[in-house]
Amino acid sequence: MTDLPNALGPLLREARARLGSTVDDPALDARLIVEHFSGTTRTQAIADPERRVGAGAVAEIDAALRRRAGGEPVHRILGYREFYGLRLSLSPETLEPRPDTETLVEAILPFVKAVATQEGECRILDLGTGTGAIALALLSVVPTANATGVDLSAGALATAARNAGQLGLAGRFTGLQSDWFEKVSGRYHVIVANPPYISSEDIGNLQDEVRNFDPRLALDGGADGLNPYRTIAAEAARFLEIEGRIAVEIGHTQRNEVCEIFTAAGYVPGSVFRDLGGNDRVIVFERIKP
Ligand SMILES: C[S@@+](CC[C@H](N)C(=O)[O-])C[C@H]1O[C@@H](n2cnc3c(N)ncnc32)[C@H](O)[C@@H]1O
Repeated sequence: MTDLPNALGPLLREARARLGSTVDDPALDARLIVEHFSGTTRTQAIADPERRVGAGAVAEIDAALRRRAGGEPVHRILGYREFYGLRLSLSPETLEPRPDTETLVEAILPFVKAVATQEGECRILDLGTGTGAIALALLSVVPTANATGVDLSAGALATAARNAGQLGLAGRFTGLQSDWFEKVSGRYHVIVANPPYISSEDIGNLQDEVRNFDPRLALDGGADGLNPYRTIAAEAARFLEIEGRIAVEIGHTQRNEVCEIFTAAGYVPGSVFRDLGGNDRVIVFERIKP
């Protein structure tokens, strides 16, 4: 039994009130939960607030609000998150893709488009693909691009494959279970990566919603958070076309260290891109010309 009303407008108000003191943005989370489980839209809530919501949906909304009030991130409850305009399914093995990572898509997109125009294709390697977010966003915009999404987690790859299928991109996306480059073959025009970059000791200081729900494999970058960059920088040359580019997401304080790692491995930083919060977030590298 639930004490939630079953008319859409009052239901939204009550849902918001229930989340009021426990989450950052109760209005948004209440709306996302109510719309998702009732199958209604914002417009319907405004135009027809007396619209009835079925008892089954109200019970699901009730359960979802309890989970949210208990600290579970709203998109984990919904089972999906929007990224670059795409709806991506989540699973326990995948990081929830973040808006900051759209910066990486924007940063490398002009190069992907240019290669696709010039070469008739653009081969992309997405290291640590998770939900497939970065690769699928690029494929959704550039129809002659194709991508291999690498992950150590079989569960993440299953989710990425599902997302590729749901988006009609399965024909151009291949999942590969591999420890970074271990099982990778061939050469790519573009290597993209949003690797785990939190230092092991900082994992405990993350917000509960991150620490308790994003998989540790997606967060932990080793003692100083930089181990994945060292591996990628050291091994990328065998898999990158001579004129290719590497684009990596970074933690907002890691710019200098990551530039040093790639410079020592034979790359030159092209541009550094900031996220919407003004933090350094993405660096694009090319090879030092002989
Ligand atoms: C920060 S998440 C990024 C996920 C996705 N690319 C995104 O931006 O939302 C890092 C990803 O790297 C994967 N990963 C961690 N260690 C790995 C390894 N040694 N080899 C391949 N993938 C790894 C994790 O499973 C996770 O999916």
